[in-house]
Amino acid sequence: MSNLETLYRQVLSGLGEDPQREGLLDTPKRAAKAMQFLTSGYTTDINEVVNGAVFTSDNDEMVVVQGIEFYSLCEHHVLPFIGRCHIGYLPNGQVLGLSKFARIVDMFARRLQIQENMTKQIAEAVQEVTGCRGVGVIMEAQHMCMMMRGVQKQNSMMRTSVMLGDFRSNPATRDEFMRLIGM
Ligand SMILES: Nc1nc2c(ncn2[C@@H]2O[C@H](COP(=O)(O)OP(=O)(O)OP(=O)(O)O)[C@@H](O)[C@H]2O)c(=O)[nH]1
Ligand SMILES: [Zn+2]
Repeated sequence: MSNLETLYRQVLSGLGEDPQREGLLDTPKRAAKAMQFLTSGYTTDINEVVNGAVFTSDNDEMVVVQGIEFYSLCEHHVLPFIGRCHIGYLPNGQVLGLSKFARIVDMFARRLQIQENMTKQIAEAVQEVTGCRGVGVIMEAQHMCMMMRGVQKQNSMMRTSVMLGDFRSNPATRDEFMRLIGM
């Protein structure tokens, strides 16, 4: 039995449950496996994620990948927050394989996070692997810790943004990004 499995058995007991009852016998194992998947971003290597899929291109116009869904866990309550991520960047001689944007998002979402930090980490990763002239990341999410418990607000949405390089220094670039993602 893994350490995490043992701890989940203790959590079940702590909740007043009987870890020996039939329906819960395999629950510590399942929960440990699920949580290991949901935090697998800690052991994900950015070079493996990108897998060399950075291609030479003389297209230096803005590229936008919109609506990448993500599932993360808030670091305060270990409850899910779920939403979408929009990424734009200005290539500087190299473009990144399309699917790699989603892989980068997952790499940072599959950790204990706060939305602000995750947004910044994604922007910095795109900047680093592409050497681009600028990058913008916008994330919008609903936090279960605000819906299922606590203030129990069902309709609020948190939107965070990070703009680097030209996206930060040039309002026209930022405006073009916003227009392209329909904001
Ligand atoms: N800024 C930010 N806050 C978050 C995020 N996820 C959760 N939180 C907030 O973290 C805060 C933790 O506040 P505490 O007062 O320490 O915890 P709490 O008593 O459980 O707070 P309530 O949720 O207000 O009941 C709450 O306001 C949460 O809404 C996030 O991604 N970003
Ligand atoms: Zn929370």
